[in-house]
Amino acid sequence: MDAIIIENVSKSYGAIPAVSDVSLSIKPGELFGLIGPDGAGKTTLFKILVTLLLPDTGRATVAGYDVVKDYKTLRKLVGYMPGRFSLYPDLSVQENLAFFATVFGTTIRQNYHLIQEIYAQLEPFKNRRAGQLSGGMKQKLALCCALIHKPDVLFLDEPTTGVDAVSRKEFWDMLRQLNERGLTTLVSTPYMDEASRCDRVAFMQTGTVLAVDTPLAITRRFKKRLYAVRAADTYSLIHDLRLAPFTESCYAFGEFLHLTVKSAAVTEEQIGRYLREKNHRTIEIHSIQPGIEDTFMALMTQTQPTA
Ligand SMILES: Nc1ncnc2c1ncn2[C@@H]1O[C@H](COP(=O)(O)OP(=O)(O)OP(=O)(O)O)[C@@H](O)[C@H]1O
Repeated sequence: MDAIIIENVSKSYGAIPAVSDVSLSIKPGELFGLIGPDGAGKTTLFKILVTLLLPDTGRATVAGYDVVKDYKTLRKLVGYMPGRFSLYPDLSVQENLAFFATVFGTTIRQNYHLIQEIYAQLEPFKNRRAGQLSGGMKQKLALCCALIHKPDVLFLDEPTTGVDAVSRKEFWDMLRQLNERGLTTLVSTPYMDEASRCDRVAFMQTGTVLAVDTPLAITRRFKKRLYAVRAADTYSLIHDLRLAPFTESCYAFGEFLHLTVKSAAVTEEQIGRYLREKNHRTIEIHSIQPGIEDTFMALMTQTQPTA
């Protein structure tokens, strides 16, 4: 049986629809990513799954238990790391962890093996107050607190938001290690580049799921020709390319612009000629393979027919 089953779940806040008719299933042992911009409905869906919010319609089960009827049982079986840190800033690292262990009727010693590798990095600071830790350290402690009662399913709501690139990478490495031990994990993120770290991802926007698949299969949905373009003046480059008759979409991507064109017949030479006519200098144009972010951008702007 699937570890998480979501069937036609909807939730509104008054007149604001936050989650609209979402259905998804997550297999045991999957590291599953919910990718979407702010306001997509990720947090609302997480709160429903960890029994903190009732859905208006639809049903969901986690580890075989109904999120409404079986909420008491379920709360013991899930680990939840909310988007905003759930730590007590005035308690030390060790006290925070002991607190979460006690709430779930366990001890640090009993389940230490589950967090050992992560906690080892926190040990030198174990007497420091949680409020005094760096973002990356807080995130590791919050993960330890979500794991200390040996949950069957782990829910991490935007765990890498606001932490530096190195900590983000370390965090995903830790999630992969936990996953290799069989822990089912649902993790949300607004960072599209993190999608490739997941076994499967669902891409969510304005309360609905636009695509669910492996990162590779999602990338393969992108059927258009894609160009990376760069020139001396990026600002007027984006302006001119967006006005070009051949352009379908054009957006900034690191130091290059990513450009899709309306017809496969549009060549690099044509694009180059158009840009030279507009007085651009040091022009570089390459045909490139799409990444997962390109597919997500296309899904978001609905310019890309999907397979
Ligand atoms: N308590 C609330 N009252 C009213 N509207 C809310 C409430 N919580 C969320 N919303 C609205 O519901 C929609 C979905 O919000 P949600 O927090 O679930 O999205 P999210 O993808 O987690 O984004 P974020 O990263 O901004 O939290 C948004 O339009 C948001 O403004």
